[in-house]
Amino acid sequence: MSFRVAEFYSGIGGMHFALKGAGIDSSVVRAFDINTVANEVYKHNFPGVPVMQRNIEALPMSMFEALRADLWTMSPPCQPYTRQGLQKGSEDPRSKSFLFIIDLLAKLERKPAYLLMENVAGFDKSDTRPILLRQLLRLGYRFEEYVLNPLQMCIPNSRTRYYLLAKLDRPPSDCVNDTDEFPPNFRHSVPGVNLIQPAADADGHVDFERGIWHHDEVRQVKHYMETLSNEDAEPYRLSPKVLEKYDYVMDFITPEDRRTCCFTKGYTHYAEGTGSAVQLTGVVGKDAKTQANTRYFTPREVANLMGFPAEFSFPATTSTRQGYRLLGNSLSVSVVAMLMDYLVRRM
Ligand SMILES: C[S@@+](CC[C@H](N)C(=O)[O-])C[C@H]1O[C@@H](n2cnc3c(N)ncnc32)[C@H](O)[C@@H]1O
Repeated sequence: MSFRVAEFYSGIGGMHFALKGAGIDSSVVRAFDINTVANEVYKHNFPGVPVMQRNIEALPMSMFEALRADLWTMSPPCQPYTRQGLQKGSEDPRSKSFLFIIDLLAKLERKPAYLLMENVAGFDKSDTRPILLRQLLRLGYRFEEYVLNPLQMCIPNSRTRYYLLAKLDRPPSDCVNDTDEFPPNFRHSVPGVNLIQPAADADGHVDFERGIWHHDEVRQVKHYMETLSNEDAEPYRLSPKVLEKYDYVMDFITPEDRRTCCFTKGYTHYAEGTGSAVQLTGVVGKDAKTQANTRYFTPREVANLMGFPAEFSFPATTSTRQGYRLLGNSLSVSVVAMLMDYLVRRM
């Protein structure tokens, strides 16, 4: 059976690449995003897919009905839920379109059989989560929630994210109350998939960000890197000023290391917490870093670490800065492909 897929908040098509990666016989019938630059990248990679550049909450009901999609993929804006942010959740105007989608699901005559949603890990504590889960139960969806990190698949990149998988295969429930709470119930492993976990701390708590990893199971970063000539590497080198000023807040790794920090949309623009830089030769340490041997990862390398396939590319009109921003907003294609396979074939 060929799946009809609607890709909401499509960005540069991380969900679409994951579908392909999972080998699911499918066609994306429509992609939705308001960002013009992202849409250009999407169309460049998937010229056959109609991309709708509109605010999702302004679209008429008839349009959603006409999709007749079996699977809806969604990675709504994460700013309302990020731990570093104000965490205004459903009060944040940027959560409006997702609340709109949650609401309209009930009105659809032909509901999607499958849903896959991705967000920052902070979503698990947001007030949007119970609204979503109550609606799913009312409509007859069975769901599973995951908090996963690509390191668990031995990919040397940290990106802890919340994932919701839902399947329409149970009777709708009319005994769900607006006040029903959902205690945390997240899984860190997927049935039938061999995922590694960081060692638990003394209290038995597993922490992906600070946890202890069995390092030799994770691949080395060098397998994800390009070989650049001196000239090609030049635009990516850290300036002496940045090296001097931000040395203590930046994360430096070597190609032999087995982790990189999560790449965010501010990578190369803000020093702290936006992603790792790589020191190519020599000893790691403050004085060992020189402009000649320290550089940022290229957008291609960031894409590799996030699981984008070799055929992914940016159009010539996308600047390097825009490329980093778009990748930082995107997702781990490797993790989502694994989840799609599970959702569609086994859940
Ligand atoms: C977290 S990113 C998703 C990125 C995507 N998964 C990818 O692989 O690139 C959220 C996306 O939602 C889009 N967006 C935010 N609010 C929207 C709205 N109301 N209507 C349509 N798109 C919206 C943003 O432009 C952004 O590209």
